[in-house]
Amino acid sequence: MATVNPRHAAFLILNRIAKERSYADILLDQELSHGAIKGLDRGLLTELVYGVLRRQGTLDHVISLFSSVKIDRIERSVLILLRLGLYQLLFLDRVPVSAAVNETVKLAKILAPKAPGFVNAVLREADRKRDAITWPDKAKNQAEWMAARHSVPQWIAKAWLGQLGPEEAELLAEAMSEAPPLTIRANTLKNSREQLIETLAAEEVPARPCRFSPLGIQISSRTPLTVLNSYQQGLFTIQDEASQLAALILDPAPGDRVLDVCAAPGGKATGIAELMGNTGEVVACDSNPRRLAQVQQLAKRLGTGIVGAALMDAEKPLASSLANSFSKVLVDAPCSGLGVLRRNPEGKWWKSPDDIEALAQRQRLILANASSAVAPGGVLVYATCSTTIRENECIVDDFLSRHNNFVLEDIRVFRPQYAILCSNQGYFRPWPHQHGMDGFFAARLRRQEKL
Ligand SMILES: C[S@@+](CC[C@H](N)C(=O)[O-])C[C@H]1O[C@@H](n2cnc3c(N)ncnc32)[C@H](O)[C@@H]1O
Repeated sequence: MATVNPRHAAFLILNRIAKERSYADILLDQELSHGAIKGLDRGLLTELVYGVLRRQGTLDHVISLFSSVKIDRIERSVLILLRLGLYQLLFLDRVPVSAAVNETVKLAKILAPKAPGFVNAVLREADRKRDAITWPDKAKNQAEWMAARHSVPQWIAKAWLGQLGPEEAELLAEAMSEAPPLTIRANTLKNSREQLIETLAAEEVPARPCRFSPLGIQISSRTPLTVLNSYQQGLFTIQDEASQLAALILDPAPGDRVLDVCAAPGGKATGIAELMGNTGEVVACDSNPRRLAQVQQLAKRLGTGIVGAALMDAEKPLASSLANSFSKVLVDAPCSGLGVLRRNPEGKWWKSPDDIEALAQRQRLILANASSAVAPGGVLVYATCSTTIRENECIVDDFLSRHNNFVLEDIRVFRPQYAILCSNQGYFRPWPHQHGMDGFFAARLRRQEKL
């Protein structure tokens, strides 16, 4: 039965995420769509679920300081209740301390009947001693400090420290534990960015143009966008600025034949079709039929009729009918998502270095198979929303060492206006803490005419 209590609903969602590795966005959509939770409580529920997942490392550090039981011996439901209560105590100014503690203890009476006293004791102690919370010694072990202070697993902290150095890695970890910006892409088949900003203003949604993407708009309120008329009419889609720029880096033109080998849910495929003025063809493939249906729904709402969805496993050699026949091919590969942890924070608690290795093997295969579809002189863009070198630079280096008919194009030369978003090897490599967009990677490769 649906609960009307947002804290109870947050508990149920966090419990399922921990137990079944479900996704926060899917569970939240389900919970909010049946309408039992109303008004401001809907915002509180979303805040609690994402906030606890984003700050879980910090919350667990504080729990371990004030709990008489070692954290790995605390039963899962009790630990989730403690995280929920502590998140409200430490991060939500608008929730009074008494409500944060009492509401959590009330829930414990229902959900963990042996533990209300323990929950009450840990939360009250954390509140009393909040100014005396201690952290690991940053000078001795910065990864351990980042794990506690900025809620990033140590193996990820170590990777970022190696890539960026201590100051930048800390800023990145901090940015990754914050809520991400809400960014949309104007559908230029139906309106210009300026017209859309005016339409949104009439719908009382404050909006301003993005800095880099000529199609991008940042929304500065937390208004639910999907209920707006402008959304339902397909005047825009929700998409981060980095993903918008990936389509611009592919640079599709009207009349092109484009293959998007990992296309679902269709954000980039529809963006490509919009850039093509809905003239030409976009073949949007994916191996997941459920996600492929989302491509069709999105294309319908946006009116991008040239997008055709097709089921395909790009880890297998592509059908010979696709060979050498596309002027542009996009590989937006399945990846660890370490660049979008602030959007999908549950991911950071499940992933491990072994996953990165397994993903790299798949990415290598997908890129090699997709390259067979590129026509002579055509362009192949390889993209991920991961920060790791293993899933990005290493994949492209390996590809180029085995395919001497492709060359790397420097994105700083091709699109000088994005030069500050690029690495000094000419890859597109924006970072949340520097550029306000998702951590992303894109390489632009060209098939030579003759080889
Ligand atoms: C990063 S997402 C793509 C996002 C999409 N390009 C967009 O902009 O909306 C990666 C996609 O790769 C798909 N995928 C995973 N393995 C695949 C495979 N072997 N062949 C084709 N698609 C695959 C996943 O189902 C997922 O939809």
